[in-house]
Amino acid sequence: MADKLYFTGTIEAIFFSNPSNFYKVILLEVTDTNADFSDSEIVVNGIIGDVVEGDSYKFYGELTNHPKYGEQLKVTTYEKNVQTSGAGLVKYLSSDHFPGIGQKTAEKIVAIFPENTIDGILDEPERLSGVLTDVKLKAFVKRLSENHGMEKILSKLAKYELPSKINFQIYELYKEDTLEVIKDNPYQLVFEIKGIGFKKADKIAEDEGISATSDARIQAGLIHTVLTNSLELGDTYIEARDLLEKTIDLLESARNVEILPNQVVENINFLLSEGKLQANDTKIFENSLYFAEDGIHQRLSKLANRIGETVDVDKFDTIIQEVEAALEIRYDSLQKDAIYKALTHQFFILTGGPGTGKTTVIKGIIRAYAALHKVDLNPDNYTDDVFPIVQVAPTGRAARRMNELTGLPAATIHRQLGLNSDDLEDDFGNDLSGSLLIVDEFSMVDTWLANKLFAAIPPSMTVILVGDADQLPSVGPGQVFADLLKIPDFASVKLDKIFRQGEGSTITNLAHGIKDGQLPPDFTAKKPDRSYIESNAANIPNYIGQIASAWLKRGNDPFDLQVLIPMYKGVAGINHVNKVLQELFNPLEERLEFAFQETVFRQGDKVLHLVNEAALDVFNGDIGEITDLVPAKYTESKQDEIVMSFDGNEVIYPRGEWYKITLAYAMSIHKSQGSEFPSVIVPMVSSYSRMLERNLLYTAITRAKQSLILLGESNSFQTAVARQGANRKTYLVERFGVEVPEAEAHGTQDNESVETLEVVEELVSENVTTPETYILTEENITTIDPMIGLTEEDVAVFGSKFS
Ligand SMILES: Nc1ncnc2c1ncn2[C@@H]1O[C@H](COP(=O)(O)OP(=O)(O)OP(=O)(O)O)[C@@H](O)[C@H]1O
Repeated sequence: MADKLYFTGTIEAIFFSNPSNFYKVILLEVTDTNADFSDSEIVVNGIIGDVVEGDSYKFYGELTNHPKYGEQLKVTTYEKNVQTSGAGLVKYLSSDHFPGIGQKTAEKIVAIFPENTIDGILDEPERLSGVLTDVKLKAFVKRLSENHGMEKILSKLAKYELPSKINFQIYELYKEDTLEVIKDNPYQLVFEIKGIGFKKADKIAEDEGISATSDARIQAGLIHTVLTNSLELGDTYIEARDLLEKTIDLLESARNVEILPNQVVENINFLLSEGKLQANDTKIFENSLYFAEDGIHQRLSKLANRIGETVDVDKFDTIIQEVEAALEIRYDSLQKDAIYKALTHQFFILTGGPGTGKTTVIKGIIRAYAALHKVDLNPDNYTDDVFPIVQVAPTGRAARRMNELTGLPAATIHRQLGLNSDDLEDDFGNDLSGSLLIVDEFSMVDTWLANKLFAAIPPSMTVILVGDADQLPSVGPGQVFADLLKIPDFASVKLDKIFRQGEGSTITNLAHGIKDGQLPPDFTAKKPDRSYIESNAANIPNYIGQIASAWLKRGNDPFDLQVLIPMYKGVAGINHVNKVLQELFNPLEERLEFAFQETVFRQGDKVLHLVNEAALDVFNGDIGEITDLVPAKYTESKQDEIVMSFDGNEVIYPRGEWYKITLAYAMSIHKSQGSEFPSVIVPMVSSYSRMLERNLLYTAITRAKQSLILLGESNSFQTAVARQGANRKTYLVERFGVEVPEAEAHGTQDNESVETLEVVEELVSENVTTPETYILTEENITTIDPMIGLTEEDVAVFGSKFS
C-alpha cells in the first residue's frame, strides 16, 4: 500500500472554524510533504480539533483540486508535530504553552524521558516529582494532556472507523474517559451520540470482545427497538410481545447468536425498574414519548375542566350579526355553532376538509372574541402590552397564510415558544402570553411538540386547535389531532359543507370524494381546473417536462407550478424530477453553479428548507429562491456560500449548511403539508407502492389552489384511495378514560411512516435508472417519444387563468 499522503507544517492562519462540528479551513506553511507539491503554502480543510496558530502539525488526507483555488488538502487525520530532538523539545516545553516551566526545568524533564518524552510524561508523571512540586506537576500534566490527549485519543478512536466528526463528538462528551467508555460499554454511545446506531455500537462491542449475550447488549437492543419502532411507524408505544420478537430478531441477525427470550424479558423488566423504559400493562414506551403523552393528558385535562365563559344567546346573535356584516358573509348554523363553542369553552377543536370554511370561522371567532372582550384588533396599538391574540402553526408557510388571511400576527410554534432546534428534547421554551391561542394545521403537530406547546399555555388562555384530521398524521410519532377529536369531553365541531363549490372548483369536490374513499367516476375527465393524464412511471418525467415547457411558453412563473411526489428515488422520484425541471426552468447558461452531493445549485433555483431554524426565521417546509452564489474567496467564512430569499428573509448558508436545503421544483407530499400552491402536478404510479395511501393522495390534492394535473396509472390512484392508512398505536385517548375499540387501537405493520420510508429509500440503492443516466436537457425534451406527446388541450388547464 502506498504511504499515506501527508503535509507537515506550521499553521499560519485559521480561516474558518465552525465550533459545532469542528470543520476548519486552515492555511499551512509547508515544511515537509510526500506529495508532488511545490508551493510553500497549502489550504487544509476538514474536521480538525483545537489547533493553535503558530504550532506545527502533520495532516494526512487527500489532495483535491478546486477549479478556482487550486490544490487543497482534505484532511482525514492529523497529529501534533512535536520535535523529538532534545533541543526542540526543551524549546517546546519551556514555551508559553506551559507557564512556570523554564528552560532549566525543561532540560531536566527531557533528561528523565529522553525517548518518547510526551507519552512518557503522560504515562508516568510521578517520575517528575523530584523536578516539579506537586501543584506544578499537576498543572503541567493537565496542560500537556490537553495539548496531546485529544490527538492521542482520536488516533486510537481511528481503529473503529467512525467518521471523524463523530469521533470529535465522542471526545467532546467523554474527554479523557473516552477510551474507557468505549471499551466497557460501547452501547452507551447509541443513546448519547447522535449518528451512532445500535449496529455501529454492536460492531465496536464485538471488536472489544463484549459477549453477544451480555445484558448490556440486550438492553441497548431493547431501547433501540422501542425508539426506532416509534420513529418508523409513528406509534407512541410497542406491545411487549412485538418488542420481544423484534429485539430478538435484531440481536440474532446482527451477531449470529441465539438469544433466549427469558433473558430479554428479564432485561425489559430491569429497564422498566430502572425507569429507562415505561409501561402501561403490556404497552412499552420510550421515556420521552411516555412523558409527552402524559404531559398532554395532564395539561389538557386541566384546561378542559375549566368552565368557559357564559355568553347570552341574544348577545351572541347580535355579535354574530355584526361580524357577518363586517365580513359580508352569512354563517350557516354549524359554523355559528363553532363560533359559539369557541367563545364559551377554554379548549375547542375545529376540523373540516378543504373549503368548508375553517378560515372563515376563525375570522369570525377572532372578531366575536374581540367584540365580547373589547379587544382592540390593531396590533400597532399595543406598544407596551402583548397583543392578546396569538396565532401559531407548525410551518412557516402555514403561519404566513394565517397572517395573510386574518391580517393579524402569526408565527411558527417553534418561534413563538423560542425553540431553536428540532431535537433538543428537554428544551421546553417560553411560556405564552396572551388570552386567545389559535393553532392552525394541528394535524402536523407530533406528540413531543404538542406537549411543549400545551406546557407553555397559561391557565387563563383560551385555546383553539384547527386542522383537517383526514390529512397525513404528523411526521413524528403520534396522531394528536385525530386522538383529541375522539375525546368527548372536548368541545369540537366538524365542518362538512363545502362552500368553495360555488366558485367552480372541482378540486375541492374531488378531495372530499377521496377523503370518503371514493374516486369520482369522472376523475379522469377534463375539468376547468383539473385534468388527468395516463402515464407509466418511466414516462412521468417526460410528461412533467412537457407540461413545464408549455407552462413557460405561456409566460407563467415557474415557482407557481409545484410537483408533489411521494418518493425521492427512482425515475419518477423527486430527485430525478427536480433535475428535469431545473434544466428547464433554470438552465445553467454562462453562470456559476455549486455542486453538492447529487445536486447542483444555481442562482434562481427554487429551494426547500428541510429543518427548523428559528434563529434565522426559516422553517421546515419553507420555499425560497437562490439569489446569489458567492465563491469562497469572496466570503468571510472562506467557504462557498449560497444566498437565499425566503419570502424576503435573506438567509446565507456556507457549504457546511447546505444539507439543510434541497431543490423544490418537486417535493415530497409530507414536506408540502401546511403549504398551498397555485398549480400542482401529482403523479401516482405503482412504483410508489407502499406509499400509496388515501390520506397521502388527499393531502397532495388539497395543496392545489387553482389547477391540478393528476398524472399516472388510474389503478394506482384507485389503490391509493382504497388503502386507508391504519391508525397509529397511541395511548393518548385511553389516558382520558375513553375506551378505544380493539380494532382501532391496533395499528398494522402497513402503517409504516412514509417519511421514514423516504429516508430508508435514500439509504438503499434501488435497481432503477439513476438520475445521472436520465438527465433531460433542453435538446432531448423536444425529441421525447411522440407517442406520449401532450396536446395543447392537455396542458390548457394550467394556462387558462393566466392567459
Ligand atoms: N357561510 C359561508 N357562506 C358563503 N361562503 C362561505 C361560507 N363559509 C365559507 N365560505 C367561502 O368558502 C371558501 C372556503 O372557505 P375557507 O377558506 O374559510 O375554508 P377552509 O376550510 O379554511 O379551506 P382550506 O382548508 O382549503 O383553506 C371561501 O371562499 C369562503 O369565503
